[in-house]
Amino acid sequence: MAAIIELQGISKHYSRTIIGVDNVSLSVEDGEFVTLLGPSGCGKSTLLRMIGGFEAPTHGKIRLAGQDVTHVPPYRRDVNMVFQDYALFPHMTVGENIAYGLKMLGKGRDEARRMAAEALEMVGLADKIDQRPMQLSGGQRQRVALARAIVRRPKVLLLDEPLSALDARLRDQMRIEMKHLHEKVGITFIMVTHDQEEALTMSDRVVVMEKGRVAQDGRPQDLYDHPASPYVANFIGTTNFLAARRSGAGVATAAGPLQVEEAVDMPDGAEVTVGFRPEKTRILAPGETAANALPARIAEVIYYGLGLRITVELADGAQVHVDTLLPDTLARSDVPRPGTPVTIAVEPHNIFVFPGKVVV
Ligand SMILES: Nc1ncnc2c1ncn2[C@@H]1O[C@H](COP(=O)(O)OP(=O)(O)OP(=O)(O)O)[C@@H](O)[C@H]1O
Repeated sequence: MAAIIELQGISKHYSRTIIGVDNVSLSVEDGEFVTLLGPSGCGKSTLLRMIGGFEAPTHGKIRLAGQDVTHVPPYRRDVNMVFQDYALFPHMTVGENIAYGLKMLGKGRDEARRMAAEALEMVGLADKIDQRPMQLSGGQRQRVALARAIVRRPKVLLLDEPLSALDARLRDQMRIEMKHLHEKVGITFIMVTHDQEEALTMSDRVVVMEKGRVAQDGRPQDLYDHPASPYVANFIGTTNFLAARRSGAGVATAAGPLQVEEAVDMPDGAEVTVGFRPEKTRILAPGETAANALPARIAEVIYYGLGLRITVELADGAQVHVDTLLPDTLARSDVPRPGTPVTIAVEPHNIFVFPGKVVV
């Protein structure tokens, strides 16, 4: 596949001290769904706006389908953007909203209406063509905004937090719909979000950003299973961290030694931080033995419907979360009580090892 977008060393310096985006290089394949993910202020929106041409980079080059568009204005780029608030015209019908840009392109009235109808069909709103935005629900307005954005079949669609205005249930539904829409239209999607679940469920590839830079770039499962840094491990999913030292083939924590599978390229005694997921951590049944068993004590049990989040305290006082699905056979009396001594265990292949001591 060919790269549709190539960013080469893109930076945006707002002032000498405010750096929005810091030397980002990124290539997006034609037809890919890529998400820029990170906390507020990490530079994801600035990067998206530069791809769209709404902001000019201070350094670097942007290529679109092989052409240098770094200094080309938005309306002359084959790119369209969906904004958070949809920006629909209230006095126009849904069909007119979608056809608006087409008339500016010199399309005749009938052709514009036909194209608008086709785009509405794509988002499942064919019957709403003559209604006004006010008569639609939030989710339907979102779909109209999407239809308007794809009607011209741009090469790339940019989506800035497209689901943030919707309530939780609708957001879940729209995630799937947008993924299907992407598959149907075959346009490259680049989305910005701070919601890791949204990023993981919708995208082919996720670019995790940290302070204007790319922290890691990969397929959702690779990021989840092999986070490159504690920052990524903590931003994508949750991670328990323990301070440790490299020791033989494994590591030594204050609560006991752990075997690891990941190659640890550090000298014996070097400071490291180990990370492991709450859902990959188990509380052993009485009498059960396992690799990497550490004695602990139940500190807190939180019920969240689907399962339990159990916080345990290790011998040195470090806290570790254990997520467990609630088997329907579990009697109330089996739910562990705070203070109960237990043994937790994590399999060696589920332990990440990061160099140095990490404060998260
Ligand atoms: N027009 C501007 N002038 C000055 N600084 C700006 C401007 N726009 C963004 N910044 C700064 O650049 C950095 C990146 O901002 P950006 O909006 O890209 O982050 P973001 O990750 O999209 O955050 P959010 O999710 O809150 O929008 C921030 O430190 C921000 O304060």
